[in-house]
Amino acid sequence: MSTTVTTISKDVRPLFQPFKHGRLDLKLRMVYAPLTRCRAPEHIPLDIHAKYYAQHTTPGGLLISEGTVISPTGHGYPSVPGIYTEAQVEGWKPVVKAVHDQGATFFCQIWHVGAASHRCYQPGHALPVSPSGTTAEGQCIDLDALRAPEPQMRMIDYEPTRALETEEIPALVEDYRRAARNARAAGFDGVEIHSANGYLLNEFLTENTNRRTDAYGGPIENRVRLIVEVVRAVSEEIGADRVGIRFSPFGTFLGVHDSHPYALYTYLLEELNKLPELAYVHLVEPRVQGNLDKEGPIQDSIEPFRKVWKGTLIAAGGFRRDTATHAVASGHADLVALGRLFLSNPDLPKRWALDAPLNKYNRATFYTPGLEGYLDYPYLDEATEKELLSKLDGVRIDA
Ligand SMILES: Cc1cc2nc3c(=O)[nH]c(=O)nc-3n(C[C@H](O)[C@H](O)[C@H](O)COP(=O)(O)O)c2cc1C
Repeated sequence: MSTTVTTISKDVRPLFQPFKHGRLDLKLRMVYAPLTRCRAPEHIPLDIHAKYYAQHTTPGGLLISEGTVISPTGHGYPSVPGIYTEAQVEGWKPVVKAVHDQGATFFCQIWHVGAASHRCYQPGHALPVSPSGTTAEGQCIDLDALRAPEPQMRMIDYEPTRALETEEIPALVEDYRRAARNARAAGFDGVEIHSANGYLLNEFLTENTNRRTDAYGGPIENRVRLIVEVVRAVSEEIGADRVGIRFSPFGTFLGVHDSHPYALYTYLLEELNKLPELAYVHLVEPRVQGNLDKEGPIQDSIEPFRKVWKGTLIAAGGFRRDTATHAVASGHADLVALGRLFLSNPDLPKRWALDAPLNKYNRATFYTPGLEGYLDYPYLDEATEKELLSKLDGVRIDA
């Protein structure tokens, strides 16, 4: 069984055009999106992680790892891997090797959850940290209950957090730098700084979660300061062409909100344009903000940012076979990241190439321990593949 794509239907040709810019040298435009799967009970990747990422690798593709925590205070979900200890670096090595052995590029998404945490996840049961001590919207899993002698799965409200002191910021930047250094030591080709979806760096950007009165809060120029400092530090450490960053300009997940997203992200991207060129900027489309299942009218667009940002752009969120193809063909984005459909179809590029039917994803097993919904989504069966190939008015491409 292989995920190599050799023949493609003409209607998805743009998705299989090579992409070469900076260090990225890809054979297809479909990216494996960062997807938290909560299968690392000790925060260290296991054999199953190597199998999982290997399954989802298409030769010549780009994969972004699940959110990988940069420091002990960065946790807010059970069983999420980290990249701040030697054991974690060792744990990632065979996972990265499994992807590289198939000729793909692998970036590690580096993550601090900020206010999306609870004392039960924190060292010494201290309060979680955030820019202004705000409380994230929603609930998290009660880790103490889950780890009790008689484990229970229980949800608890997020709680007020502790505002980071100005003096603590340099150490936070160093945590990102160390995570990047560790990611390279584990073999990753680069890192994606997670500055999206309501977590710590996103909280610094948005006005309702950043009410600081120091140099890191207030006007836009101050709210972007930390992000630029992190980008600089990480770029210095591993090279800017190995650094990507993810934003969700219209995101409301966890209760973040900004009333001037166009002004905020235009300014931020212009600042990033001034630095040594990054590997990419990754933007989440407005249609998937907040609740992933909620569909509604969308007035906003990431289109204006395409014109501002001078480098490689990845777009993510709600893409289907036709819309992903159109996004690349029209120049809306250079690359398209796919989440849920790729999660449940490890050979999604081949399936789209052949216009094959897809497996449905099972939301119930997105974040549960165990192999169900993790390693058991089937590849396209050979008989169907042969049948589709015989009917296909396609083009052969270099394998
Ligand atoms: C199970 C699951 C886990 C996710 N984990 C992450 C994550 O760790 N980091 C991140 O930036 N986004 C994460 N996301 C968001 C996805 O990367 C993606 O933006 C989202 O699923 C929308 O794309 P899609 O419509 O192709 O699924 C997650 C989404 C899902 C469904």
